[in-house]
Amino acid sequence: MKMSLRWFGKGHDSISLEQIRQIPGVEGVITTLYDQAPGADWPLEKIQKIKKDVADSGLSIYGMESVNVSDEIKVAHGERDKHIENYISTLKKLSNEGINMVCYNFMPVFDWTRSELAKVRPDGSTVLAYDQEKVDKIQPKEMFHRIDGDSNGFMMPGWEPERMSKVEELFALYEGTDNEALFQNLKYFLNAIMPTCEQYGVKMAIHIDDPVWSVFGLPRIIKNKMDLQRLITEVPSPYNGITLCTGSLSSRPDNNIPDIIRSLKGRIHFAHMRNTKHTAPGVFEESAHLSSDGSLDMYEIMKAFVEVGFDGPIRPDHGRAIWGEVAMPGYGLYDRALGSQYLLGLLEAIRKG
Ligand SMILES: O=C(O)[C@@H](O)[C@@H](O)[C@H](O)[C@H](O)CO
Ligand SMILES: [Fe+2]
Repeated sequence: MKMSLRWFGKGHDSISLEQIRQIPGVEGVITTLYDQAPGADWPLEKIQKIKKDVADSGLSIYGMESVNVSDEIKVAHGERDKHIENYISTLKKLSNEGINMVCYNFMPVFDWTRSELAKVRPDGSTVLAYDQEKVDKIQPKEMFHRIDGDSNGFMMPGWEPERMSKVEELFALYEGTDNEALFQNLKYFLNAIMPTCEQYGVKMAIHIDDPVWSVFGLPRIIKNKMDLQRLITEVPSPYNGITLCTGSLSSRPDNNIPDIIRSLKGRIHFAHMRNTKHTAPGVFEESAHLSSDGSLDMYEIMKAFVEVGFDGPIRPDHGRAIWGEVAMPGYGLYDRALGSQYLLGLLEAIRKG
């Protein structure tokens, strides 16, 4: 397992590579070209530039999160094959630069949804939170303005203003795409890119839907053990794998995460470790990574990763905002650095135990 931190690139992140370099045990980052629209063919010079920036600071790139899949691919729009061609071209360039793990998601319109980005906890820290009743009361467009207005001036991943200015059109695009159609479109995409992934050694890692139920009536297909089993069975190439995101899976407490990890042996290519605290069905908030601070048993989860021999990149997912840090919600330095040390501690104890 290779501990890493997500870094959004110079000019997009409040955190520097020099700071990441000083976190013990973190030798790599997960990054992206934040300015590339879904469907674009990533320019080689930009890939080489970010690779150099990261290498100059003494770190490596462990993978890209994300190479976003366009809504045109997700709904089988006329442009889909062109976008897939661009995606394949991007994968080849990444592989030629030594970048062999790509995280993506197949959620319609919104990458993830929260009702609050800065819920205050009793200790004064703030976290991202979700309350279905609050989400039910707002329109998708309003949701975007809220997220954008609460993000401390940072652009939130998956909520790019260019796309979100077209929220109504995006919703219209999904009319007629139900869960089964969305799944078939995912399969079409994967079958089209798998030969390249196999030839170039690029592992694809789909992120769990967040939260794991339909939001605003949109389809949702990567929610639980059954969905994941179907995905890895119907596209059996080992390069078709999963980003096992504990926080996203935990939005439903009946997702048994250690069991899901064991059922995906060999097919998990990337791990997101995050803890959440459940208060009621459809209501949760993010917590510190420590088991006792949330509802998940992080020790059991880490043990399952070790048991299945997971050796890919792992990162602390969202952290709390603490110690007065102003950063992109969920992506400050302090709490994620604390989380990485806790996770490395669990790992050392499990390995030696
Ligand atoms: O919630 C987050 O910040 C991430 O886990 C997602 O944005 C994730 O990067 C994407 O869903 C993957 O494409
Ligand atoms: Fe995640």
